[in-house]
Amino acid sequence: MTDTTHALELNQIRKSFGPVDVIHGIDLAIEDGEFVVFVGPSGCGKSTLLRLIAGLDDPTSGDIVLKGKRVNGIPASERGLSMVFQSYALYPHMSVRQNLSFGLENMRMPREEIAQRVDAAAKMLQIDHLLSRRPGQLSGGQRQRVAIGRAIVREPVIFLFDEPLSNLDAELRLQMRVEISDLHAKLGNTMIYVTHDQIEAMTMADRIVVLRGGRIEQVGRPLDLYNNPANRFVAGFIGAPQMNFLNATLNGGVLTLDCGMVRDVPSTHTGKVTLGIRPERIGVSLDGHGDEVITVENYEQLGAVTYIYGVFANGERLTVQHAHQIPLKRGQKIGVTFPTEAFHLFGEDEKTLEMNL
Ligand SMILES: Nc1ncnc2c1ncn2[C@@H]1O[C@H](COP(=O)(O)OP(=O)(O)OP(=O)(O)O)[C@@H](O)[C@H]1O
Repeated sequence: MTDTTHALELNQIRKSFGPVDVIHGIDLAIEDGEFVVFVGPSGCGKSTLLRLIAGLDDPTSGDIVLKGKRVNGIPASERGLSMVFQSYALYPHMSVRQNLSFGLENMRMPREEIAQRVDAAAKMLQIDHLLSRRPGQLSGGQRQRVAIGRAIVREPVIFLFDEPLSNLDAELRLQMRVEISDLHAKLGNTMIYVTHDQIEAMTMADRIVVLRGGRIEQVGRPLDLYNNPANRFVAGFIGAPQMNFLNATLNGGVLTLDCGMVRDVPSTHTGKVTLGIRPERIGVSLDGHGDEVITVENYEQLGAVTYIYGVFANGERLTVQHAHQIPLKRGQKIGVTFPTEAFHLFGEDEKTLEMNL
């Protein structure tokens, strides 16, 4: 029986375009009021999945269930969802007010209610002073606010966002990220947000769905994915700079890295493995002491943090994130320390190997 407490359920969703299978059987339940982010590399099927939920496209098989009701075949306009696109999709010849009102007028809503909803949304998004302008007279961030306003006035049960911030510059993206999070806190609606930007995923999501090649790799809260990635793909995708991956062999609880370091680890696994360690977990010693030595190839001093790009004697590379300003020179040899409790181990199948740390 269907559990009606879910805002949305995807049951064994598959999608093919002609002979090409794009979505390979996705199961997912989203709860009322959740902010869920679909993240993954280009072409992994994020937008396709969102379009299936919106009703802009039909799944090849599987069920889409909204609030306990199967909605396959029900047109987008009758699903009670609002979608915000990367391209804004505003009408250039209409004023902001008309852009916000248009959809509601088509629903034959009374004028007073339309004006009320438009004014409330404009105020919430701080575009109330722009209502008589046309989209061409707005900045990118203001246009995106109008696009979001158009979604708000419909009072949807679920908001769908398809990479809404990718056309904005870095500073504005950060500001809008915070605004969308605030909006979610204020409205409390279920929101599904597609992005390829793992920072947006980490900062906005209650739960992140990591997709690759039309399959779900892992679903979880941002820090759970960060701290306990299920496999090497998720470990590499979540976190910037990326987790370091080093080749190693594990035998009888002894981990021997190709770069030379040997360490006891609490694992009974045997065979070739990959050691994962996040850049910020690696210690640095300028006098060359530590578990191993790297040669500094490059570095970036950002003030609050220093990134060091080094190479081991065997040619494997290492990125270190250091929380202090330190004097560095290219070609310099520095010591690096790897705390065992920061280790992630991945087997040849790329799955995380459990350790009793
Ligand atoms: N109408 C279509 N016909 C054929 N193939 C399609 C169609 N729409 C999408 N695809 C293919 O499906 C795959 C998933 O596309 P989708 O747009 O969902 O990816 P995405 O994860 O959103 O990528 P991006 O981050 O680049 O937008 C891609 O390989 C794409 O080429």
